[in-house]
Amino acid sequence: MELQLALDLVDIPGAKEVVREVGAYVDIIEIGTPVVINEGLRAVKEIKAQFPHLKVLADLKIMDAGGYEVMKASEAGADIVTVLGVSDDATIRGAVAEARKQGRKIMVDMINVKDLETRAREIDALGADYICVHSGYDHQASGLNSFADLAVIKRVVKQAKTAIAGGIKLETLPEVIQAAPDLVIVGGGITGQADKQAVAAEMQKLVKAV
Ligand SMILES: O=C(CO)[C@H](O)[C@H](O)COP(=O)(O)O
Repeated sequence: MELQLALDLVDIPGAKEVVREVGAYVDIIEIGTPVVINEGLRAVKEIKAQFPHLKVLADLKIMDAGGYEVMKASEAGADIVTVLGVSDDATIRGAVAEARKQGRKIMVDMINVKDLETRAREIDALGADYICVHSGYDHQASGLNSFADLAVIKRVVKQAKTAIAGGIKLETLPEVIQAAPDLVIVGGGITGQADKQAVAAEMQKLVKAV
């Protein structure tokens, strides 16, 4: 099982500071959607240049022009790029084809997918590398999480790795781990803590113990 740190509410210098503090305890650094909106793909480029040993995920949440946008994220150094599960099959196909060409990976984010079981099967067949269940900030505000959704994709996905994101904290991590995703994504559960390093180290211990 791998651990991904999501950086959402920082600028580039702030992102570098957090990675310096907790980079040793995580496998993947996510440059979150708000960071890409504020800083552009330069954020991906600078983090990859400074921390080449870490995998970098660009959370572009692509909805159209999958091939082109994956190409741009790859040029910036992203190892993994996100595409939305609600997007057209052609978008996902284009993203997967471009990622294969560039030696990168595609994570499909299932946020707001209504028929999760059917769409997860379809996306698995389209060749996604990761399928991620996700309670976004707006869902979290209504008290929702994706724990039940993880069980659904674990049941139907045969090829892709499974991932979960959205409001995961140290206290809820054991429940997530029990459901056995391949990848756990944590943002505020690390970045919002006073001692980020201690929390990340504890999370790594739990994640690597299985
Ligand atoms: O993609 C995101 C929001 O759309 C976040 O990166 C993801 O939800 C993880 O952050 P947190 O653990 O703070 O919810």
